[in-house]
Amino acid sequence: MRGDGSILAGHSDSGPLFDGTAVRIATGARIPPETTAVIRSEHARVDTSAQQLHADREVIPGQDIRPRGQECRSGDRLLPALAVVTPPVLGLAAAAGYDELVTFARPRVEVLVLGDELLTSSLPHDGLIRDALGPMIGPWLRALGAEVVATRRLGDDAEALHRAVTTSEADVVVTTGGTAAGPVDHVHPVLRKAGAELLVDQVAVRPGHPMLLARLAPGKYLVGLPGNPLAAVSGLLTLAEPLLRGLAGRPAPAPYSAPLRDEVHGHPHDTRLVPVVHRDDRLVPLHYNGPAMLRGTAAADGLAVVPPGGASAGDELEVLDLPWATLTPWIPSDAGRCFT
Ligand SMILES: Nc1nc2c(c(=O)[nH]1)N[C@H]1C(S)=C(S)[C@@H](COP(=O)(O)OP(=O)(O)OC[C@H]3O[C@@H](n4cnc5c(N)ncnc54)[C@H](O)[C@@H]3O)O[C@H]1N2
Ligand code: MOO
Repeated sequence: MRGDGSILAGHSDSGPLFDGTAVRIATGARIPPETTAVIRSEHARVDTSAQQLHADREVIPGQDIRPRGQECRSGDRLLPALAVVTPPVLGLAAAAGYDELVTFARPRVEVLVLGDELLTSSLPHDGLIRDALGPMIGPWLRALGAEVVATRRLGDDAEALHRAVTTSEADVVVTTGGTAAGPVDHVHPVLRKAGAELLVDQVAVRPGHPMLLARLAPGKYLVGLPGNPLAAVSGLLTLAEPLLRGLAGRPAPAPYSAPLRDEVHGHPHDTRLVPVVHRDDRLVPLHYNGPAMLRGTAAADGLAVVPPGGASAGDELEVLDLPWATLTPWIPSDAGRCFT
């Protein structure tokens, strides 16, 4: 209580309020015992000479008093186990008096970008191209809940790759490129030499069919993303995402489908992943969806799962959301023609 008799938030208990009396009180302060109601200062007049308080409107018992235990009671379960610790979860935990939370650590990931042809600045020239994956994979993995410890460019150096793979302290090593069987595709030979166990070696998905998953040691994994940029995205969504989710103890999201607005051609025997945007509850397939292209994906909010043989307008297709799906700007029907 202050010298003028006001009760402030965070100050010790005041005595009880007797019948017919009032006291000034700040928002958040504890209500004195026996209080009937709180009248907001702007809804009352104080007559100082007569030492009287006049309410300007009806006073309802209990008004503006926040009773104890409104939001939760001792022993209530506030969230299910395995909930993701989002900013409001941290706030809720603090409000409920927790000093520590038991969590799964974010998996630590190291990214190794392979390829002698890659430039890190300015325009492509003379058979050299810009590294599109180095700037993309780390932030993408972070959006999937990983802690990215480093992104390193190793060129096409088999020894450097072997050293990096066998000495990495990360839980997951993600490589880009070098998954096929070309003269400088070193991922398979290095995994053999390192004694790794191949868990997934090629998938029936385009783009991305040479993607791979290997166990380097107990609890340590390597995801080999193909070098073609959209093939790498395909591997991120279908191998890296479930692996990171499993390591972080997160449950799988429920699969969902939506109807396709336009026909999409398919691969004769493999599943295709095609960038799409949601528009008017339909999936609009985006152009520029070739294995080496990112233009469609950069405008997409998900990749649609197109079965072998293709899909017609109206078919329901499963969608793999991109982690920032809700942030992708909605493209009105008369705009975005360069993508659709
Ligand atoms: N004989 C075969 N050759 C290829 C096959 C096949 O089945 N048999 N599959 C093709 C497919 S599909 C893909 S995908 C690629 C995957 O090969 P790699 O993972 O070994 O990738 P690279 O050869 O290193 O690169 C492929 C392509 O992507 C470009 N690239 C690589 N890294 C980057 C990067 N960081 N940023 C931008 N572009 C990148 C690279 O220059 C190549 O053009 O294999 C096919 N070949
Ligand atoms: O499947 Mo490759 O993975 O077409 O780009």
